[in-house]
Amino acid sequence: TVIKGNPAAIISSKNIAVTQAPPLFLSDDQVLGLLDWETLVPAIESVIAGVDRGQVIQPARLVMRIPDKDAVVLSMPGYVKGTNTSQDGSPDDSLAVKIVTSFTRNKDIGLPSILATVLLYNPDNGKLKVVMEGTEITKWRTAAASVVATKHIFPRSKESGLIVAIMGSGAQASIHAKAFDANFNVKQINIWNHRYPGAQDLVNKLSSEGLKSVKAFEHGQDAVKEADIIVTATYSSVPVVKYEWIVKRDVILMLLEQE
Ligand SMILES: NC(=O)C1=CN([C@@H]2O[C@H](COP(=O)(O)OP(=O)(O)OC[C@H]3O[C@@H](n4cnc5c(N)ncnc54)[C@H](O)[C@@H]3O)[C@@H](O)[C@H]2O)C=CC1
Ligand SMILES: O=C([O-])C1=[NH+]CCC1
Repeated sequence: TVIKGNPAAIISSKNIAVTQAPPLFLSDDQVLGLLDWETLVPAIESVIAGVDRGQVIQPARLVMRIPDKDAVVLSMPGYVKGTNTSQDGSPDDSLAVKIVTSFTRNKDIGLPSILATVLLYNPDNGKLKVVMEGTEITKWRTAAASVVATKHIFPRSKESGLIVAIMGSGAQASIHAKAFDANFNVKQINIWNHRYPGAQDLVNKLSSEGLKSVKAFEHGQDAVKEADIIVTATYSSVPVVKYEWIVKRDVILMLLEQE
């Protein structure tokens, strides 16, 4: 019943009957059902602190390029030594490999550019426990890391009335808007995209999902002018923000990488 009924219990279970069972498969929708900012942000915060404490093994990711397809495949193994003790008394370690594919032409066929799969193993014996689609968790994790960075290194993060500028209108632009709206006291979210209709579409989508004061900008300079927090989330190979556009002198700038 545990296997059928409660994915979260399987993910954390050390119970031998559960871990000897065939791996569980979780779709993106099922993973999405397990995600919320209240759980994810402290989890990411704790793993980042774990890196500092030497509790994380995270080798450089393997990058495989497929130039003919403008594609990249990233392989990312990771091990986190747990700080808590699980119900059966053993430390709550995690062992996983994430594989990300980045196919930038996917937008032409209505698929996300970044797709991911997460393989979760029993950390004591290497037995595969869970295969999960990792596209949603990758999106959320990336935005959660931006939230944690902002919380810890941006002195004004607790202020009210923050203005967030987001450059780009794809998957990361969208999830960053939601993450900052949910985790900070945000007055306005400015969206710029190199194709203006993209910015307008994202504003419409976010507004229909209940975000207030989201505005599309045709010119990047206008979007960042008053911003306290700036996120770049594009595939541009040239900078989309110029230093001289930034008016406030204490802003935080998050650059999502271009592989
Ligand atoms: N989706 C994810 O989970 C993650 C994405 N990233 C990185 O975030 C960045 C954005 O990724 P997604 O939002 O997933 O992609 P996406 O395909 O959903 O959105 C890409 C955005 O970049 C814009 N863009 C494309 N070419 C451009 C150009 N030449 N100049 C200016 N803008 C351009 C598009 O209009 C779109 O707004 C990428 O660098 C990606 O590697 C990083 C970590 C996780
Ligand atoms: O860290 C990550 O998961 C990714 N980095 C670039 C695309 C996905």
